[in-house]
Amino acid sequence: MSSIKIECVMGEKLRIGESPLWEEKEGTLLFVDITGQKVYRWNPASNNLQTVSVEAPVGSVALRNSGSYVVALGNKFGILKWEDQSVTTIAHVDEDKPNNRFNDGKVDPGGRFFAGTMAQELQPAVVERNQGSLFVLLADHSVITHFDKVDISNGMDWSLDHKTFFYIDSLSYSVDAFDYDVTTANISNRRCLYRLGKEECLPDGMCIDIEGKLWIACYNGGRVIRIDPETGKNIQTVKLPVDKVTSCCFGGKDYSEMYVTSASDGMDDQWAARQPQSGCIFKITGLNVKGIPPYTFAG
Ligand SMILES: O=C(O)[C@H](O)[C@@H](O)[C@H](O)[C@H](O)CO
Ligand SMILES: [Zn+2]
Repeated sequence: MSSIKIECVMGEKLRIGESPLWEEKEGTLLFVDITGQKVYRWNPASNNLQTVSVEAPVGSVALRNSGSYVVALGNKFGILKWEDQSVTTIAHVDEDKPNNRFNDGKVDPGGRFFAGTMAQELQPAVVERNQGSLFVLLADHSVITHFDKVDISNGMDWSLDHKTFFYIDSLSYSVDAFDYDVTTANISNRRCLYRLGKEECLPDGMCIDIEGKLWIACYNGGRVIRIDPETGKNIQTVKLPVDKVTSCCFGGKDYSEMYVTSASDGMDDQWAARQPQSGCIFKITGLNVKGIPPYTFAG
């Protein structure tokens, strides 16, 4: 018998919840509302919710050092200092593409911040194609461009041995893998690991678990799925009470709980009435697998 439990845990309804991340030291879940232009810090134990409003759509946030974070904001990389609610720009990208913005991002095992861009959506998942790129912010604040011609740059993570980089360009409906060199951040040998089925819809955010399996949030697919990168097979599906599932991470005690973000943008009144929890953060317990702590930006 399955003991999986899914609860909507955070009262606030987000427009596009994304980039969930467990900050162990604080016992808090960090996340963003992309179009709501806010970064959140929520403590599940006390239910204390803190927010910082930012001046542009914020695609992702990652750990830096105590009280400060790296953010992918508009078309800039910035350092967010929570205490004074300030963001200092450290690098620009896509300056020739004023309609672009950052989307998902994550720190690699070498302490670099990876984040990709996309054209601003006309409506959810409708974008001018091929406008995005995948960038890497190094500790010295210089930026590498890994590749361009991305539609919607989304989830990423690294294998437990750091030798593989997993990546999602949502409109390809595919979860891809690259060989990864953690000493140089080089990627090579791109291949498709898993192609989403019709009901799974669009792959969005992703995270790896302690067994090296990938969890993919299925946007408009109302579920997270667990993929075995060795076999390229779906080994588990967990359905949620909302369609617009955007990302997932492990957190809580020993990283034994999964937190899932969702979106409410782009739903008509009927759809929204049918799924009133759209935009909530969900906690899934009873998965019987743990995650790993997020890496910290070295710069
Ligand atoms: O959260 C994101 O990654 C995008 O910014 C969203 O708008 C959607 O998830 C996307 O349209 C589905 O791929
Ligand atoms: Zn996303």
